[in-house]
Order: sequence, then C-alpha cells, then structure tokens
Amino acid sequence: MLKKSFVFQRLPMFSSHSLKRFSVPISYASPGAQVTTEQPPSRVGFLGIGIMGSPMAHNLLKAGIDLTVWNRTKTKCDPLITLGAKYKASPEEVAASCDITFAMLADPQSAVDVACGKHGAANGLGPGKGYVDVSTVDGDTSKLISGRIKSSGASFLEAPVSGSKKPAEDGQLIFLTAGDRNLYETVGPLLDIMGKSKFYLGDVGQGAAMKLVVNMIMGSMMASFSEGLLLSEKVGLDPNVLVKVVSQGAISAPMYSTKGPSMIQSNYPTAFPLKHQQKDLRLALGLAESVSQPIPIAAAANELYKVAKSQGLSDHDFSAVIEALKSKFQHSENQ
Ligand SMILES: NC(=O)C1=CN([C@@H]2O[C@H](COP(=O)(O)OP(=O)(O)OC[C@H]3O[C@@H](n4cnc5c(N)ncnc54)[C@H](OP(=O)(O)O)[C@@H]3O)[C@@H](O)[C@H]2O)C=CC1
Ligand SMILES: O=CCCC(=O)O
Repeated sequence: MLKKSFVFQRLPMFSSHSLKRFSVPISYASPGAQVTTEQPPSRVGFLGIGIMGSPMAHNLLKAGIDLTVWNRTKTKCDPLITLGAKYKASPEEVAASCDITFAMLADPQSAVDVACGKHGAANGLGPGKGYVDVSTVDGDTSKLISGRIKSSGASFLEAPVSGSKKPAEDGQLIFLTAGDRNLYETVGPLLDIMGKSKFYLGDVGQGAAMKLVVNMIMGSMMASFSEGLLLSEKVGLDPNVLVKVVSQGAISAPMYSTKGPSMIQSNYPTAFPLKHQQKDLRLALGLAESVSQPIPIAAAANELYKVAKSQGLSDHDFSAVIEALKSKFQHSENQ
C-alpha cells in the first residue's frame, strides 16, 4: 500500500492555538506514491487503546506522528510507548499537550466520560485545538460531547469508522465524519494514514447515523448468515460449500468468506466484540424509533445478540451470535 508508507517530516511544534497546515514537501518511503504538500498536525493524542484504537494509533506512530496515548487500562499503552509514543495519565493531560486528540471508546457512556468527565479531555482543550471522536455512539451522545468540547473553544468532529481489526491494522478504514468542516480538512492527512476513504456528511449526528445504519445492516446479515449455516448443515449440506456458493453470487460479502470457516468450527476470534454489535443494534433501534421507521429485521437480530450476550459471549466476535441459534434448537428439541 503505497499511500501508507508516508514518512512525515518533523516540523517545529504548532503553537497551542495554531492548527494551520504547512505547505512543506513530505518525503515518502515508496517511489511513485502520490505527492502531497499537506502536513498533518504535529502533536496528536489518542484516547482508548483497545482492539481498534491500538492499530490506529500504531499507524499514526509508524507514519512519524508525534503521538501521546492514554488508556483506562494503562498496560495496553505499553507496546505503543515502547515504539515511541508518549504517555499521559489522563485524557485532560493528553488534550492539553496535543493539537488534535482522537478518542476510540467502547460505547456512549465511556465516550462521554472520557470527553466530559472529571479529568476528561474537554478540560484540556481550548481554542485552536481539535477533538475527533471515532467511537461508535448515537447522535444524541455525539451532540452532547460536541457541545462540551465546543464550549471550551475547541473544534469537534465525529468520525466513526467502518472496517474492523484487520482494516485498522492495514490503514484501510472508512471514516464517516460530521461536524466542524475546518477540522475535517485539518485532520484529513491523519485520517488518510488510518483509512482508505473518508466521507464528510454534514452536521454532528449524521456520521453517527451513517455508522449505525451500516452496522444495523451488518448485524442482520450476520444473523441471517448464521441461520443459513445451521440450516444447511441440518438438511445434510456441507456448510463449507455454502460459504463457497455464497462467495460467488450476488450476496457475496467479505464478512461471509472470512468468518464463515471459523464459525463452522465454532471458533470466534474477536475482531468486533459481540457486545459492541448488540450496542449498535440497540442504538440503531433508537434511531429508527426517532423517525418512526420500522426495522423489524434488525429488531429480531438484536434479540438474538441479546441471547448470545446472556450466554456469556459478549467478548467473543459478533459471529458467535450463531451460538444463540444452536442453543435455541437444542432447547426446542428437548421440549
Ligand atoms: N472492533 C471493531 O471491529 C470495531 C469497533 N468499532 C467501535 O469502536 C469502538 C471501540 O471498539 P473496540 O476497540 O473494538 O473495543 P474494545 O472493547 O477493544 O476497546 C474499548 C476501549 O474503550 C475503553 N473503555 C471502555 N469503558 C471505558 C470507561 N468507562 N472509561 C474509559 N475507557 C473505557 C477501553 O479501555 P480498557 O482497555 O481499559 O477496557 C478500551 O480502550 C466501539 O465504539 C466499537 O463499536 C468500530 C468499528 C469496528
Ligand atoms: O463497527 C464495526 C464494524 C466492523 C466492520 O465494518 O467490519
């Protein structure tokens, strides 16, 4: 991937109130890469070093960004610190020491806590700084965070991502952004390091809405795929062949080909935790409710993920939702 081999020149620090972009040539490790004169903001913070935050932060570091990290569980920062990242003891301190701060948190509550709580990022922000929340949350949560951030004088962008652990590692995420347009332009070079594309969707809440619609579809697709795998097996078909057939037709999706074989082995290595998929379905149901849009398929899928959670599968990959159908079958057979 040519565009991922940027080696950004180190420039003098921005003053804390300056976010303007420099027009300085950037050197690239790969010949033939597209040349740009955009220079990313020099001091970048990253809050939330989980499954997604870790590879995203790693890619920024690899690109030569001056990176400061924080995570509730500090040990998860250690590999990044070993690679040269700085560490601060609170979101407030990260935001105070950086021009741009990214946040990749689990859910609405943690996103609000980290942005707005005691020692939250907002306390360290001010005019000229930017806060980019890449967590998957609902629009109301995003607006709440935006209000608090902007009251500090800083700019706010919501930028949830489509793409899972592997795309995050490969810098192939899709950013679904909304909010401050100038901040979108400013952080564009950083988003390009972590992703393959970016959409600017308008006012705060629209990025969150797009993300929830996409994940609503994905959650229903996975539930339906699970039913298909189990039904094929019950009627004497080889589910591995089903995966191959599906992969060659109109309903082909990378998700089926990559997760199908391990699902058949009852193996669910976590890329996207099941608890987060259920959270997204729950938030999508709220979004649909707000505009009186019926989404019965997603509602049914949500129930299945809730059953899987009750079976202790929250931290497994969301493909473990198939287990909820297995136990249902066993239950009805035993009656
Ligand atoms: N995994 C995926 O494929 C994708 C996930 N997403 C979304 O990205 C976000 C992060 O997902 P992912 O990285 O997979 O999840 P993880 O569960 O791996 O990471 C969650 C992060 O949130 C932190 N956190 C949780 N609760 C709190 C809290 N109360 N206070 C402070 N920090 C907290 C965790 O800290 P700690 O380490 O201390 O627990 C961790 O850094 C979610 O919103 C998810 O829906 C979006 C696209 C793809
Ligand atoms: O929110 C998680 C999305 C996972 C994916 O897009 O593959």
